[in-house]
Amino acid sequence: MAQQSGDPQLTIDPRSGFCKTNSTFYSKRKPISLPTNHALDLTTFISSRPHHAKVAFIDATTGHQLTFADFWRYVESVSTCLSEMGIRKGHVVLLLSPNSIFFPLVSLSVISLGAIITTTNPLNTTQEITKQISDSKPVLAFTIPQLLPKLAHASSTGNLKIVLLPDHQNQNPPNTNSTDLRIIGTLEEMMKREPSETRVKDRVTLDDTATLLYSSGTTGVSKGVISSHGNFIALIQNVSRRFGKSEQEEIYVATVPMFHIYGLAAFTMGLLALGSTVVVLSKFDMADMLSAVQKYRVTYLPLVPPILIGLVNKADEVKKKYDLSSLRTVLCGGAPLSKEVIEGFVDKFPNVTIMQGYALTESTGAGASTDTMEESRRYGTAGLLSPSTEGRIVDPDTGKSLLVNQTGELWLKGPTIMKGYFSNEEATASTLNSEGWLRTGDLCYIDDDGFLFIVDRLKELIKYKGYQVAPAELEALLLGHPEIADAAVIPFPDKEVGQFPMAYVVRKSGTTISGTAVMDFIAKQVAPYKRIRKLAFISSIPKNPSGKILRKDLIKLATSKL
Ligand SMILES: CC(C)(COP(=O)(O)OP(=O)(O)OC[C@H]1O[C@@H](n2cnc3c(N)ncnc32)[C@H](O)[C@@H]1OP(=O)(O)O)[C@@H](O)C(=O)NCCC(=O)NCCSC(=O)/C=C/c1ccc(O)cc1
Repeated sequence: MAQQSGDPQLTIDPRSGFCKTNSTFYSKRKPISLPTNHALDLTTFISSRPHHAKVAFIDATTGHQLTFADFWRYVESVSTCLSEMGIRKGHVVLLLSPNSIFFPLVSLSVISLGAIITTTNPLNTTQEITKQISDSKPVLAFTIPQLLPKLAHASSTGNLKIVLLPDHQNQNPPNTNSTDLRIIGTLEEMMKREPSETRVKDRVTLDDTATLLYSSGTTGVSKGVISSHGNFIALIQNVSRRFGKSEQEEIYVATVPMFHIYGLAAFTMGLLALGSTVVVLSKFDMADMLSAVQKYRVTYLPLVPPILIGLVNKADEVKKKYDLSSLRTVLCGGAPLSKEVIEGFVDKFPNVTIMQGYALTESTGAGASTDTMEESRRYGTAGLLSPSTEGRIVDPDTGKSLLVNQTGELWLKGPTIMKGYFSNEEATASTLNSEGWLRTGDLCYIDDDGFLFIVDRLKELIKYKGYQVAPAELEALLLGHPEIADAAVIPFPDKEVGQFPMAYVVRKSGTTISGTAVMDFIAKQVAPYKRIRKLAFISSIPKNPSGKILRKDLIKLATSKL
């Protein structure tokens, strides 16, 4: 292994990557190179990557294709229009859309101007979207006609301007009173605009913000993660190394959402830089995904555990019905994968290599990965630290850095680590220290060979189908019910979905509200994936002397009968 600490005085154990002097684990992967020119934006970086590929995106439903040449011409046209609309460096633009071939186009056009993209899940309720809008303060939103009602409030009362995206899937938009909405154009019109070389171009540097993706981090409610142009360029270098090994051109299916870091980094940036073709599905549907693999001779499937579990469970039926012979690799990220599922997949699909990734929004999609079948067979591992990434294992009680094979909180440092949380100095200070170390909230160890193992979660987070659910958000909503005195929300384990939210509720004395009524009360206010799916009444919520909920005690109580 190369000496990667940058300090020749430091001796790194080549097997584990661990340096005793500073208790730091150094990545065993070859370091990535980063641009020396500070005045570089992410869009220019991606568009200047050399490759000879032709088709960048295919809409799996309509067959509509965008070549690389079309794509970059449209980016120029849309950027010209945005510039004429007054969009400048530092402005925030909201993108509320399911996956589409236009998602990368909007993202990279906005980012090229030094403006900032914020995304949100189309399943979010109007209330949740309005909250994100009041935090991130976008000056413009892109959305499909079907989702207009979710922006009606922000547009009519907050003057949010809207550009409509084409929605070839749904030809019947909902009946929204469009006079209340400030719709200022359509993407299709913008794509026809002649690009102008003389448009206003602010100087964009690697340190400027590119995206504000929302994550609950280690505690509390959703916060805007500030990722810079430099963070994403480092990630693309990482992706290029990892995915660019193949001699053959790869064809990917995009079914995981582009509004999260996983899909955004892969489908709107990394694979575009590599010259791969991405077949886009607007939402996940097993049959549509498998038909797309067969029809477009897809070679590579980036997935999350629930989809992989579905594939393993229905393997015999699936293999009979679809020709999946083109498929060579499956990547699984977003949540842990059990040994049982990996073994099941290897058994049912012996010709497909399975790779895993571990990352956070706060680390702009880097962290650890397995890059070969051999590495993936080290069951339970999340892989080796990403290139140019350093790790520390820290005792959460004493703050002391630990050694090889010792379990503590994983801290990460490197070129993909976020700049902080938007307008939230307190959350930033408790997550990022002054030396640039990010507290992941994951309890881990790194073994003698440098492989990372995630043992548990210190952070207050529920992962439902790879989506984050913040207990604090659901607890605040529960406490808003007039008949609830106190509440705590915990993750409840489930084989298919990973975990789902379970609530412990203390009724106010003299009240009789039912569990179903409480669950309905929450369901009306949140996206379906955040719904409370199990509930128990309790006389009091266990707390420590400073009032912090003792979640581990509640998890023990809830799972003791399993
Ligand atoms: C494809 C999934 C796994 C399943 O889809 P689904 O089953 O159709 O359900 P949905 O999640 O779309 O919808 C949730 C619920 O809403 C329901 N729903 C739907 N639309 C409606 C409706 N219009 N009305 C009412 N109900 C509805 C839907 O039926 C469903 O209900 P339920 O069956 O009760 O859960 C979907 O959940 C999904 O895409 N999850 C992935 C999330 C994800 O990308 N996470 C990554 C986060 S970032 C990260 O961790 C980084 C990872 C990473 C890893 C590796 C790397 O190298 C780098 C990075």
